Amino acid sequence: AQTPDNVQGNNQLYQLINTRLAQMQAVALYKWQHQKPVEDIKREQVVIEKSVAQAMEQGLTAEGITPFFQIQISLAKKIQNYYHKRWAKQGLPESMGTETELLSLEKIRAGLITLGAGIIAHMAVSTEDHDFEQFMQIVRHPALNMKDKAVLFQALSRVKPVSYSSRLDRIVAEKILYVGSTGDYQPFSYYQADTDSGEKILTGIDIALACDLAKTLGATAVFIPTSWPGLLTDLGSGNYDIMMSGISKKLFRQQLGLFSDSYHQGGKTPVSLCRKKHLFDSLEKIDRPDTRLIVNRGGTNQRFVKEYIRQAQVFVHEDNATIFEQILAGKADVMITDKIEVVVQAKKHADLCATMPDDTLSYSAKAFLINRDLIWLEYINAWLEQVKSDGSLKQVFNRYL
Ligand SMILES: O=C(O)C(=O)C[C@]1(C(=O)O)C=C[C@@H](O)C=C1
Repeated sequence: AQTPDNVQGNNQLYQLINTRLAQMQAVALYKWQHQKPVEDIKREQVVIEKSVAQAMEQGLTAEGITPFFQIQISLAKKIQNYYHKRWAKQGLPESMGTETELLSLEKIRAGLITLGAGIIAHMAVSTEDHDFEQFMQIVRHPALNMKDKAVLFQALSRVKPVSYSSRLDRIVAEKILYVGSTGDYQPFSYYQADTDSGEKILTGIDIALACDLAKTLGATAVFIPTSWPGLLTDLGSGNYDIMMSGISKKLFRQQLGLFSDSYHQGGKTPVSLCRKKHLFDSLEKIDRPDTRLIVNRGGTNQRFVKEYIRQAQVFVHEDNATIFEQILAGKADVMITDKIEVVVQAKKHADLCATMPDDTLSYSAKAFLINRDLIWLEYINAWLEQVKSDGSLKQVFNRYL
């Protein structure tokens, strides 16, 4: 529909197109005075290249903009030839011939590029609803007939905004991969003080993998915080291309998002002070009324506890990053978490031990979580297959374990 804004926007756009065509008299005059040919193929390439670059910046497709500028240039040549023919027959009109100070071609050309940028910027805001009548009325030149203008109008109607059929295209085009990570889960995603500056830096297996994935896309990984309770809501916001944080591949998550193939298999296992480990070396022993079991909120650890723990006292700890300190300080007895985290923590703290080092109480696989975008998923899986087969996945795990 033609809203007043729309009519106004189109009006300005058609005026700019008309102005560009009107400039061709000045170009023709310069070339006439300097005995230069109308056509300059090299210059046309420059004009097209600049237009395509500007169009991309404005979110328009090169496929739309290129034919439009090609036709615009061919009409520009038609207009220049029209003047040259006239001047050849009748001589230059006196007003023109006496004009001593000619604009340099360079200046005129710079003006044309500016006009082109204006045309493209206006196209970007009014890509739909072009008005043929309005266009025909505004774009006028004695050298152009109806058909010339109709062809230009048709090309204008075909200038379209870029639409991505997959997030993959957007990532490649923008060169940014937005990665969601919790930053509270060793060895996958956690903060570590930099040895030089002391600044807390996000690190871990998933962080390294995210950087590798981004690199294959020619992109930079930009990390946006997320949280275990907020994981699915954050995913739903559309602001994240991928969640990478040692996420367990669970059906309740897959009901909303989409998981990649898994990159790690493990399961839940208990951890306690080493000197108490004999007290907690089975689920039966753990699930007793005098056991103080600690769990972080919102993740699969809490789900496991809700499902299997009936009698033990459960302490929900809000800060996943300080949860092991609670056990070390004697404020809690035991935690049930992913085996890989237990391995890391037991290595880090001599007083912490896996109470069932050879067992897992559940099976879970780690995978990356995305929105429902199968093309993007295929890319991630193809990349995963590559890092699995070339050994680089294993290297990353070894670096953080
Ligand atoms: O810059 C010029 O020499 C022009 O004539 C303008 C223009 C154009 O429309 O951009 C038209 C024809 C030439 O072949 C190259 C460029």
